[in-house]
Amino acid sequence: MTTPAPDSPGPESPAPDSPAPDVAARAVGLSKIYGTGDTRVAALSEVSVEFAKGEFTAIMGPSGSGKSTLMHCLAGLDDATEGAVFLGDTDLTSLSDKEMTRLRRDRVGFVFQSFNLVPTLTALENITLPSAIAGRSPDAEWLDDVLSRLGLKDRLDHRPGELSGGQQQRVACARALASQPEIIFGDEPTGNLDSRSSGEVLSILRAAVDEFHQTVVIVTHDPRAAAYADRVVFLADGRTVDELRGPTAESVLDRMKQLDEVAAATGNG
Ligand SMILES: Nc1ncnc2c1ncn2[C@@H]1O[C@H](COP(=O)(O)OP(=O)(O)OP(=O)(O)O)[C@@H](O)[C@H]1O
Repeated sequence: MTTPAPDSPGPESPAPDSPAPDVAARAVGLSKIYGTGDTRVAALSEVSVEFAKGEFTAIMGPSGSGKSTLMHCLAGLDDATEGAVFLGDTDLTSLSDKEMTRLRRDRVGFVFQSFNLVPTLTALENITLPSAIAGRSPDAEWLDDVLSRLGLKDRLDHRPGELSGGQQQRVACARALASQPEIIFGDEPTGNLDSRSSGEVLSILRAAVDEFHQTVVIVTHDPRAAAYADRVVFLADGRTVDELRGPTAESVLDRMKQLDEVAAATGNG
């Protein structure tokens, strides 16, 4: 075995500003402060975390721990107070508003709890809208597969107001998946859904990772939803405090209890 020269970093120690090729997104020393003086809230405190390509990660933590803030910063929907966010090798802090808009459109898919569908468009028009804006059409075979798996094929001509909450969320999910973006962010994507619709949404996100090597990051409060992920990252008080690989609903629940006990013992609960 050859020992690398002391000044050659080697593949396992990349320079801090050049992400490994298998990293889809990462936060480096990310802090987000809301307000000032008495109303100052540190929503994130020096969070550094990486999300590997082709992995499904769930972000969990108590209410107010910074999950949505972290996700919004990672997705380029919110600016951090300090630190950097990279999508692949693109430093989001270096982008102009126009470049950021293009990056969100071309490289990122979003599934939010509040659906964000356009009420005047049909389900199919909503699903293909981001691709249409980008001047592309989704891969027909992939789109067909997504629509079948999500049980949407007989609802494509309906407007959001004519669909149930579960169906609307499945439309939002199909919209995020249609253009096969580099990374899909979901902020409580199953938050408003019954267990059947939740299962459908989570299964398709899982399939996007397993079959199409996409990267998925979701925020969830639900240990059963987190169990679909490869990895769970736990936040508390704006910091990453723990992580779990190969989670099951039981192991996630156990870890959440342990973290609650630590928080209670240290007066942070
Ligand atoms: N726009 C804002 N202005 C001021 N404070 C904010 C704002 N958005 C979030 N916060 C605060 O930042 C902290 C983190 O909020 P965030 O929504 O990221 O937490 P969360 O873990 O996603 O919570 P939940 O699980 O309840 O959705 C909270 O204390 C919250 O009150």
